[in-house]
Amino acid sequence: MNDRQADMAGEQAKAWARVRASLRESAGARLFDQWLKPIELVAADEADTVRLALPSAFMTNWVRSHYADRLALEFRQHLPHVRSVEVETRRLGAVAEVLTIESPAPERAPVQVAAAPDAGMIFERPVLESRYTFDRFVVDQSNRVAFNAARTVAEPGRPRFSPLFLHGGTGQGKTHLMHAIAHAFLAANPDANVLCMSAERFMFDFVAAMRVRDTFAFKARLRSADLLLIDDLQFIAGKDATQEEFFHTINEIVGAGKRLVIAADRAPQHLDGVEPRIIGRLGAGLVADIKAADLPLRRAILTRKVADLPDAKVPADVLDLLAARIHSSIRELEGALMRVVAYASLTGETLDLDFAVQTLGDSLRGAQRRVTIDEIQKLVSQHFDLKPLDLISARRARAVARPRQIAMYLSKRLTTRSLPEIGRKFGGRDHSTVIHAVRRIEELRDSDRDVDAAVRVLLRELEA
Ligand SMILES: Nc1ncnc2c1ncn2[C@@H]1O[C@H](COP(=O)(O)OP(=O)(O)OP(=O)(O)O)[C@@H](O)[C@H]1O
Repeated sequence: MNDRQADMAGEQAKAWARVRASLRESAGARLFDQWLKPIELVAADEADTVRLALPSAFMTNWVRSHYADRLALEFRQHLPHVRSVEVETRRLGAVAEVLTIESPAPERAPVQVAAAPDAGMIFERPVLESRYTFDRFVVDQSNRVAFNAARTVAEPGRPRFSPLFLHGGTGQGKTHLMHAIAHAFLAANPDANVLCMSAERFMFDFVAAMRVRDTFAFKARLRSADLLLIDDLQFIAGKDATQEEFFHTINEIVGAGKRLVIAADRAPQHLDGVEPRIIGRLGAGLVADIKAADLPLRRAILTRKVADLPDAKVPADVLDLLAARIHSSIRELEGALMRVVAYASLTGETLDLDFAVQTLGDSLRGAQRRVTIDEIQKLVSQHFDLKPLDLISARRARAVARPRQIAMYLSKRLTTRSLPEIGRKFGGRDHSTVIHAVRRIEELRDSDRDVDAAVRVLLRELEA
């Protein structure tokens, strides 16, 4: 260990001692002893990354889903330069699995992201989710075409079709399939240039490049992609210059025989506000939809997800119940499974039907209204007399920045979206921007009556 690494390790060890003390206080002795005490700090190679290790994959999963945000927030209070916290599973003294909290830089960056053209611009470090692979995707007739098409795109040789357009409702596996394509393509072509971005990110990078009158780097970056994946295309609607650029980009990528994959929440012909020539181009490749998962598929997905939790025992009738009652999205279904498993382990109670009904309460009755980030953005912009696009823009004026922070805070509080997902929905911002927003609004709710009042009103409306 050289001097710099020794300083860094000392700094992180000091911060970790404080973070542990604070967690012990806020989580209570029982929770702390069971889940947090076994966490060990591992020597990190980078000053902006903290690495923590746990003794089992199950504990890692639990800490990840319940304490990810908290750990990152806590560390940043002591070490503001920390950008990511990684949690690893340790087996037999070796790091057997690395689970990631807060989008850390991947080992070899699989996704190429050039620096934003303007240093003040949005910063994003997209990462491929390691769990989103083809072998973890459960297939049936409702998603088979999309699945097979995705596999075909990743195959070597000249693509059989391009673009591939995937569409389906929220939480039905579009992003999972896109990341699976990228994983498979990179496994076969380790030096390939894979670029994965949301349509909002495309829009803002392009607008930023135009602002400084230098779109050359932006264009070169996109056109150099061997595989270009663009998520949430519905958000490109509107912007003329951006659509023009988007049209040229897709033409050139497809014309050069490269792979293009696009996902949206609706079919190309229903993308309101998108130019007809783009819609025509998108429809010229393969369009595959992912239908809402039916009961047998929901049940099969649960079986698959349980297999990924090696220490968890979930009786079949509990899985039947979850599959029958939770149909809003696979994301919700997965969240409910994680919740019952974690609570049973925490309380030491037997995970049976009664326990599941008691634990999940409202979500099983379907009584809880699901709020989406789009609804939050709409309501917050109305409340502050802004346009919804202001919230995803790069504008930093207080009149826009504060409502944006409030909207991020509400998104974290009221939806099950992760920090990187929320960041993406706000113009492709980094997860750390979301953490900062959440922390800032929490502070302001204590010190600024106006902010607190606005948040209360918005919460009341959204939870109504
Ligand atoms: N067929 C499937 N097999 C296994 N897991 C699935 C399947 N479909 C969805 N999932 C899981 O559901 C969760 C949500 O999926 P994903 O994020 O890909 O949805 P999405 O369609 O991109 O949603 P959104 O449009 O809201 O972003 C993920 O954890 C994913 O692994």
